Amino acid sequence: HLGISDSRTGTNQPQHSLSSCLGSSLCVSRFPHSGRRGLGAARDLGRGEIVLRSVMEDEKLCDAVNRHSSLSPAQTSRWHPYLVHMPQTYDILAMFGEFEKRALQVDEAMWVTEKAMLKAKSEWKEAHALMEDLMFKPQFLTFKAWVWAAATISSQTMHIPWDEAGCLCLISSQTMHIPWDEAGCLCLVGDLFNYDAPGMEPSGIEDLEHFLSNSSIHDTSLLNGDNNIMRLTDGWFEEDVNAYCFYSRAHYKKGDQVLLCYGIYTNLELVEHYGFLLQENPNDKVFIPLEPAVYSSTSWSKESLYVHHNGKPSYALLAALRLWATPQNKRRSVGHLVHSGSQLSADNEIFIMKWLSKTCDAVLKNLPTSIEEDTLLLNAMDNSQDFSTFIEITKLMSSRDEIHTCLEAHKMKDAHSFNDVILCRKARRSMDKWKLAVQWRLKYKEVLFDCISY
Ligand SMILES: C[S@@+](CC[C@H](N)C(=O)[O-])C[C@H]1O[C@@H](n2cnc3c(N)ncnc32)[C@H](O)[C@@H]1O
Repeated sequence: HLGISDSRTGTNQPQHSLSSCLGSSLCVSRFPHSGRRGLGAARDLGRGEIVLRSVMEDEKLCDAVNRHSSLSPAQTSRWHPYLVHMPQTYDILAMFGEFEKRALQVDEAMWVTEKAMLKAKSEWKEAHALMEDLMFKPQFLTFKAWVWAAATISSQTMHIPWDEAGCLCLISSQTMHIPWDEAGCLCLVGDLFNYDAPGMEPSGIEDLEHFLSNSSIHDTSLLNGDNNIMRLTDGWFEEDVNAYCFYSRAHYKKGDQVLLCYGIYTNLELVEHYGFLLQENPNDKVFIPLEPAVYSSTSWSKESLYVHHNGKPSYALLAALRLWATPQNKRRSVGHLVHSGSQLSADNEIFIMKWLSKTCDAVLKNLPTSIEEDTLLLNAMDNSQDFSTFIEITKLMSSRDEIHTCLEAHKMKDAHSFNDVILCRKARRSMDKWKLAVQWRLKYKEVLFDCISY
């Protein structure tokens, strides 16, 4: 059982079955539209109920394994059965090729991808000598193996908020006795929870805007006005029971997928760290190009000047624009109004709304494809059984240049090559990342479109 239990009782050992640590509150199931493999409710669950406990040490297992030292690590490793069930591939940004990077179309997103790719390369090079010293087998020394391991850490490990200091600390995956480290902790069964964004009230989001624009994306706990901890995640390490505990974030009916909030992420950050995005992400943000004078006229941070997922300009963006549209000699006298979120005058408001609308429109017109074209392309991707059907469906579409580039980039000149099994798998993997890039850019465009409507 490796010390894992979804039982309601407080003990560390599962009560309900000798062969499984699940079945009392949770069960492994498939949810095709949100993460495929995930955890479902094995019974009706109430909000705030503990649903899983993962004890950090299992002395009994260690003692038992040590008594059979002649067995090989693959036979006895407590991790072996777990590791063989790890995802074999990930679609995180660092794994994007040049083609998928360009498919994102937006400079900011391409730049984030480039940075992720370069970071992975340089970290791999830095760790190479150590991996050789550890006598890794050649297949584990490759860049591909490194990126797989890095993606596993990025998307599967649990991060631990450190209550008292209000800052974040992380637990080591290697030993429970040394202080927290930033790799996070692989947590059996707990890492089967798929993600749900924190369901905060819109006003709550605005209150948090300023705080979050100045904090790291992994900050998952913060102090509210009464110095009580407000948690943005549903799982954390509890020292008194030496276990990572997961709590139900909502009321779930038997059979529903039980989701976990890993923190606050924009869609680009979700793709960067986890390789997926949400169709409805209340924390998504779109940054639009602003005149240098907008930044210099306010004290708001650059990161706080964005458009929300629903097309609404952020509190800080509205305030900054209102101030920027005010003659310089009048700015001082309206500062308090601007900071309290008030409109300054009808003229000022009309001016900034027109400016916003014009700017969003210009960004949309400058992108290589439109909302309609991206929608058609995604539909074709969803409705094609294989790549040759996809090429057939898209023959008359305006996206055919992009499709041609995709074929060239992956050295797959003609559709017949897709009959080859290996190429087929390669094409499918590339298609998954391409689809993610198109989904991301479409969401980005829809936010700008909604901003114009707003
Ligand atoms: C901690 S694992 C969750 C379990 C995972 N589904 C599995 O089978 O191993 C995180 C990964 O699950 C997928 N995932 C999680 N939440 C998702 C969601 N809401 N929609 C789509 N994929 C999701 C992503 O691939 C992510 O990297």
